[in-house]
Amino acid sequence: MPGPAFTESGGAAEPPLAESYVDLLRRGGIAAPADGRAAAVQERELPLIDVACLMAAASGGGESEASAAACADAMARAASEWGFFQVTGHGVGRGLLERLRAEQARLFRLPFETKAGAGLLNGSYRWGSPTATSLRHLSWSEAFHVPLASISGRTACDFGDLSSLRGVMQEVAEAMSRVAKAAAVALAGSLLRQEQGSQQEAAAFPAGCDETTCFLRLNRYPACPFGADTFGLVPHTDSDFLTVLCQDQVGGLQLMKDARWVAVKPHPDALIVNIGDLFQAWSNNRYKSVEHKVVANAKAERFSAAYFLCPSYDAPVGNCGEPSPYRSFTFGEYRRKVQEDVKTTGRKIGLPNFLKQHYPPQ
Ligand SMILES: O=C(O)CCC(=O)C(=O)O
Ligand SMILES: [Fe+2]
Repeated sequence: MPGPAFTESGGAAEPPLAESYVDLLRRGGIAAPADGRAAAVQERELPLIDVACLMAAASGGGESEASAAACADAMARAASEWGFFQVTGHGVGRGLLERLRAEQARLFRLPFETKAGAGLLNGSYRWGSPTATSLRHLSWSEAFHVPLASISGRTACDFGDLSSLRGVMQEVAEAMSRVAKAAAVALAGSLLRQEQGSQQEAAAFPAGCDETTCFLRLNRYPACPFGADTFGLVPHTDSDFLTVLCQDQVGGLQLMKDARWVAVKPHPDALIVNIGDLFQAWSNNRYKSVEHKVVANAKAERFSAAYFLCPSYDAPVGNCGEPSPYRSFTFGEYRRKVQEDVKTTGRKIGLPNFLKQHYPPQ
């Protein structure tokens, strides 16, 4: 039997974000989220690190240990000071990322009903913010959040007419996974070198990351005709170990640095790496899982793709050495708690829930 035909014709592609906006505006009564409206946001370049030597070492190349350690230490500095950095020499081909961009654009041009209702990519589609009760919670975007197991392997979903998308997603996931793992191993190694008496090995770190736990997320941020304060993606931290992000040149990503929002200047050849909550916990807060958001753009649509490196659901996340401020917990437990908090309080609490000395957040 032929696979499902996900055709581009017939039906509008845009999700009803404007309806959501107007509805929330009516309910909330104010025009814009009160988030940094007055503060001018500075645009900055993230620390830029050439990871070619690490990528060569990860594939058995003969780079010197000293240059790999220097690169790891530069990442470690950026991970503590920024929680974010950019990498070049990552080995994810420009041609591959251009193909991803083209396939991503084609995917999001499918009729809204097809994206939302046909079980496309395992029903992993999200648009807007289903739980939003005010404009501050609305994300002016749509996304597919796809478990790697749905892209390839025995439990893969039926891509129907989208087989070229599947091929590209598979290649991108493999290439980004190499970058994510090399960065995680290097960052762990850098900390363990400083830990007195640690017997832990960084080489197989973090344990249990595979296609059953990791995700590839394809994001699209349509141009937004409303206020410049509209979020493309609401402020959040990532609930994973580490994220590798590829964005186009439109810009809009902002992160918290020294209690201010900083706009990230896009770099044509770099991927962005950011620390997730679990790595912050593992590193005893030395590496920072920093709050970030996307601001909507009035004129241009924007695309990005993120690879989420996540460990086994059942094994303890662990730490680089005692004393740790966190009690022992698994990724499965963490995810369940995040989902529960979002459902009951409307927002993620995250790591503070797992502090040994638990202070309820304000
Ligand atoms: O699109 C971006 O630049 C950021 C995406 C992001 O933060 C996420 O998907 O978690
Ligand atoms: Fe994120």
